[in-house]
Amino acid sequence: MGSAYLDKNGKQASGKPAKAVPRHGGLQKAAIVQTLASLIWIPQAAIVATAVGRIANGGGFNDVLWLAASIATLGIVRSCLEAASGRMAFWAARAELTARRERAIEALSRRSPIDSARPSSGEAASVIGEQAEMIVPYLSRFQPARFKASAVPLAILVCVVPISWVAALILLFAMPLIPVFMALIGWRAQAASEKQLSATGGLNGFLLDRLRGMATIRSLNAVDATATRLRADAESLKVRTMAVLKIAFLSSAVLELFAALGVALVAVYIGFSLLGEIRFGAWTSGLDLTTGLFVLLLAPAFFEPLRELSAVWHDRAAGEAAIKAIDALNADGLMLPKGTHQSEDQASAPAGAIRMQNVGFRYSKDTDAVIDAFDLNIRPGEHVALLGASGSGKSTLLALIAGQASCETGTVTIDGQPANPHLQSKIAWVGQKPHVFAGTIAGNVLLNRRSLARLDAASALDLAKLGSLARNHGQRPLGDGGTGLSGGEVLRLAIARAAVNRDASIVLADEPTAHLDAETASDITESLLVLAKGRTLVVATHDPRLAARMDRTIVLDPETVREAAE
Ligand SMILES: Nc1ncnc2c1ncn2[C@@H]1O[C@H](COP(=O)(O)OP(=O)(O)OP(=O)(O)O)[C@@H](O)[C@H]1O
Repeated sequence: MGSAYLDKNGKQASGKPAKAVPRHGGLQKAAIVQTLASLIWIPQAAIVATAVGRIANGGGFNDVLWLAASIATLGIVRSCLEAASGRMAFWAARAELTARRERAIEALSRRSPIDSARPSSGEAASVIGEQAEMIVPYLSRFQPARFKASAVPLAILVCVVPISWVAALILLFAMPLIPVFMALIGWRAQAASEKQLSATGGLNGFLLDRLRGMATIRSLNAVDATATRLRADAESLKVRTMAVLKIAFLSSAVLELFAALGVALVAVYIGFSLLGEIRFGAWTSGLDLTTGLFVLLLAPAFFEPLRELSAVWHDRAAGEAAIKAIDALNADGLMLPKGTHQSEDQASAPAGAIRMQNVGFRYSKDTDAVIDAFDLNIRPGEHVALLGASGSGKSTLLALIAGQASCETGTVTIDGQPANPHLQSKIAWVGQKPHVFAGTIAGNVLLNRRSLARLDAASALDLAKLGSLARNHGQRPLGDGGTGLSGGEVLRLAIARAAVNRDASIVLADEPTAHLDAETASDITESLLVLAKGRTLVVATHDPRLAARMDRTIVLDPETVREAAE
């Protein structure tokens, strides 16, 4: 079995670069349609200029009627294309967002639950649920706007050059200034957005973590310190958000200034040309009203795509930072072992056999091996205690048997099949710190597993000697984190959760009697033995009385572990 780790810098060990900007077919089509819609203004402007020219030359209503009709028709076509392209871009962007969310969730679900380098739940939830939404305006507005900004001004320039080289030159000089300033501002904007997103994620992670640990914070009188830190984090988020907004306003102001200057210069040139004050710049003898008006109408349209780009400029910074943040969740770490469901021939193998051969495991490349060259053979139905000093690797061994992580060397097999998360139905787990969700006791046993009925919960609760308490409690909900249950009752709940899985042939229990008084510990031991009747039981414990009730005890000690296991 192989295992995967983060490299030294916490980057993906596989070295795959994160794909920053997606190439989505729908987005490209939307960008092309939006560009076509904008280009329709060129014939519209030509027709408007022709109509005005004719009226100025004494033309009547009939002379411009069909021109007006064509302007209106082109306007309708343009609106339809704009609406269609907006919809296309939006749905393509949402599809891309969904794909990225799925990839991130899939990658997170492949991370081992015992991987301490996993992103904090609050941060991952904030990135996937909230920050990732920034990808939609970025892809649906910024990407098409960028394509339009690179195509439409060039097309307009091509139309203006044959009429007036001076007007074309003014536009040509004004244009590059805008992207240059935008790029300069953009660098700062992206850095500011990344800082703002990381502050949001950090604050969410901190909040979730501290809400979970509220009881501890109160009991250690650390409420004020936590509130101070929360206030400082919120203040820093405010400062960073204001920095992003400042840059967004600055970029719009810069663009408006250059666009206004460009249009004003063209207008001044055309005005003086029509007055006869300027006699250069046009290829022919001079500009007339029709050609002059045509160029004048095109000048604002030349800057329009750039102005649109500016309006969505901060979407780019926020969108790219969000893409980076969501792609960072795809990083490799300590991964769950790959594996398949139980195969046909393995189904006939004896149920509950565990075999570990030459197993080696470490939590990360940079740490020492927690388990080294470890061998263990547990027969179906055997009850085994893992005894050993704190930190000797008992919980780690249970996690490897449960398929929660891959071992570095050697193999772990369950009924002849490599241990992996797909074999979970075979394994009932009684954890050291069972999480109790807000809800009823029965709901906490069933955990919305559709295959289980309320009757299953009732009999599992009876087996765990929690039946009468559950009946008295009725539909009254337990508090988040198990408020309303004693430590011993929480463990009984964990036993009931394990008992409800009738297919389990293996029960793994991690220190089920820790921190309990002798009487409760003895009760829990009895319930555990009832649960494990006819099943393989592996229990990690420091409790010699619990160990004495097992068929075999394995002492995890670096010197003796191999002999003990044999
Ligand atoms: N998620 C983790 N990430 C990194 N190191 C870990 C992780 N969990 C445990 N360790 C380290 O691995 C070693 C073995 O830990 P483990 O929890 O398996 O020991 P244990 O025998 O079950 O201890 P205890 O009896 O105190 O529960 C310890 O040195 C511990 O610090």
